Amino acid sequence: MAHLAHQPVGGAVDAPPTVIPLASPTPVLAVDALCKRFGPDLEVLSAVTLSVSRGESVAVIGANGSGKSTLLRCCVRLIEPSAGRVRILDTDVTAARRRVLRRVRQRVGFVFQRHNLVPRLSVLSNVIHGAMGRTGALAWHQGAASPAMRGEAMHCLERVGLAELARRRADQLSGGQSQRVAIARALMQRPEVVLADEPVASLDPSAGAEVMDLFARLMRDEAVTVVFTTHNLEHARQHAGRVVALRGGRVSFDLETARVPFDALGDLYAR
Ligand SMILES: Nc1ncnc2c1ncn2[C@@H]1O[C@H](COP(=O)(O)OP(=O)(O)OP(=O)(O)O)[C@@H](O)[C@H]1O
Repeated sequence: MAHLAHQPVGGAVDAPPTVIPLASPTPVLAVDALCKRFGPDLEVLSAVTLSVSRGESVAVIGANGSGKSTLLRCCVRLIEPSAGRVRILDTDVTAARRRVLRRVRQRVGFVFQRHNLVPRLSVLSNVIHGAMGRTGALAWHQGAASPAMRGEAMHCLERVGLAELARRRADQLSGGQSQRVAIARALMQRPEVVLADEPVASLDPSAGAEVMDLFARLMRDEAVTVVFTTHNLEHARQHAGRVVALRGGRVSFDLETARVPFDALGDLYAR
């Protein structure tokens, strides 16, 4: 947390300065007592509270079914929360009407583990799609996009090392290539926040590590706030400043990464 050195009033000249903590900055993402029930009997999220500051990278971990994906989806109401509040940037997402919700979603990038791309379109069109929120649907198709837009999309592809595949159809890519294109598309959106749901889960360990490195580096370069879910504790250790663990839909812990007992997380994954 930032601190403000404050000169004592009327104190001894040599007295150490009093340190007054500055109020913490407004969070980019604030989740407050979020609950999600599917039907009367299945409570998937129970009073989840979480706050993410600008530029933070937060990993959400937890066993299968602990509610990680539901949490990310509830944050932007891809799934409607049952109770609680979510605030993203300056918007109360839970109270937002459709138009306001659409506007805030334009500032939030998503990277999912699969089915990220429109299969029959070219790689370049898929990346251009990332800008749709800013430019409107017309610019989506490669043919209708302005030269500036195409140039920006090519630049995003260069950044993920795939410029040479710009014209290839998205359904002709490997899993690793698809995830790189998904990252390029997220960059094209120029998001302030990225929610990534197991962004490399479908990749083999080596490709997964490589794509995760790339993802984390590019997000850092752009100072994007990132929340990602993962089963790979090494990815959490390497790429998150903070780790939030879910167990049975509740926050089990929320710790700076350096304080997470990675070697003793058996309970978190116990059935
Ligand atoms: N649309 C739905 N209807 C009913 N139950 C659902 C729905 N979506 C998710 N669930 C249930 O909610 C629980 C949490 O699912 P969720 O996908 O959020 O978990 P997760 O932690 O992301 O799991 P994983 O690590 O396997 O991806 C699971 O029991 C799941 O079956």
